[in-house]
Amino acid sequence: MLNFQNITSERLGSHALDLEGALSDHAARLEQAQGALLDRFRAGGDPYLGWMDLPRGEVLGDVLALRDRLAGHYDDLIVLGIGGSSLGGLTLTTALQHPFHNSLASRPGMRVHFIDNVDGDVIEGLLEVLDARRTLVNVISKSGTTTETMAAYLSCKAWLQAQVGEKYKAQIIATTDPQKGILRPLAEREGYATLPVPPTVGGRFSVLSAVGLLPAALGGIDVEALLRGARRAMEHFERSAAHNEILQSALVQHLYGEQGKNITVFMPYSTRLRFLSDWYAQLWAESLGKNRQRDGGSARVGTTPVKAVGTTDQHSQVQLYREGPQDKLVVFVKVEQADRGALIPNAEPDENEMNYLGNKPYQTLMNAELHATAYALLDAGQPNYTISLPRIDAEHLGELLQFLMLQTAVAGELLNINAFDQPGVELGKVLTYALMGRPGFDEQRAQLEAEGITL
Ligand SMILES: O=P(O)(O)OC[C@H]1O[C@](O)(CO)[C@@H](O)[C@@H]1O
Repeated sequence: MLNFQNITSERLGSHALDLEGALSDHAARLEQAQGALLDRFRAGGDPYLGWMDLPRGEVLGDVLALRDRLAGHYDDLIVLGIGGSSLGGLTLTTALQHPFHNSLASRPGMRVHFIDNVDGDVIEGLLEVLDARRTLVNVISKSGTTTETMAAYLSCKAWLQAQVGEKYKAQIIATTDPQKGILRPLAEREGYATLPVPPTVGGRFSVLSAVGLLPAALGGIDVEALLRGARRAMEHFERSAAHNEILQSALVQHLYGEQGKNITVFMPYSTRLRFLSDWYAQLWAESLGKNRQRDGGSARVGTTPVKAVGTTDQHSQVQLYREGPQDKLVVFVKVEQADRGALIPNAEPDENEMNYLGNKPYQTLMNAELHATAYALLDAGQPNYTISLPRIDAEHLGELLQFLMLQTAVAGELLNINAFDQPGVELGKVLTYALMGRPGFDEQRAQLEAEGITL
């Protein structure tokens, strides 16, 4: 099980939250938030809570069947998607494949490449180095319309067509809404294999749907273990507040937000977990940055997520965290045990200054740095807490992802907002269509032109 530590100490107490006191003051509110989510989920038919059901693995059979049919025939998988349609898979493959998987001579799964931007140099550059006969493309878009993803799809399809002719149809898999959008009918017309994104699962909550599971499975990851871990988080979420670390950590986040800690720094101490920070930043920002309350009131809420990775960002951002504005809550992720248990070698006799490192596990140094930074920040009035995971494997990562999604959902309840929509991103999308000349957006185009905004 994951372990959540709200770091407190007698001496630093003024900057740390008294969790027990806070829990007794807010238990009713927390249990109401928990009850609201569980009741809506159990009643079924909620338009947003499909992600709570994903750990049951309804789509697992289809994902594994596709993997078994394709494995061995292809070396590379290109994933086309953006935001929630990319970051989950990227997090899983970066954390769970060999750290240099793509350079291995013999690999347990495909090399997975993520195209999540409209950077033509990167797209063309990737296609230049891959063998089209041995490459699959998984185009992922819940809405089935996202501009960035559609542009990359057009490039990959044209490339495959040019290189392998009609066989391209067997090399594209579309993951999208069962009905909505342009990708679904297009995929059916072309005869691509398809997988669903359930309409009740938002992009940033979709990592354990086919969106994340297929790239992970093709990359050789144990996706059943991922779901097993996520089910453990779901079981944990049923506990009372006094024994429920998801509720407790959501409360800590919420109370510090109320105290003006407007920035949430998310900082796993692990290179393998570096994209977890990106995934979390979208989850937190799109879910909680809102200006409409559930009861119809308006108030701008949400704390700004900052992506960081330890120890690297100790040497880049920690100066600001210690001496800059006291407006941050730092969330550390600690890994108890490294897979390889690598040791730092002993120093040579003339390297006395480094003797203190000799024969110690790298993970010991990593965690010493985490503890030292946590203490140094608290000492400077910057509160923080740590989520520990025993090791980075599929089961614990699945548990951590579901833990963070549940925590975010509870945070949304405490803020009295809808954590599952993202109306704030729409205008930018519409105006891009207008600038790019998409039919039906002439009015917006004229509006932009009147403001002097043209291409
Ligand atoms: O999966 P889609 O529909 O292509 O959307 C990609 C991303 O774009 C957003 O809608 C916001 O721009 C995200 O919520 C989503 O994860």
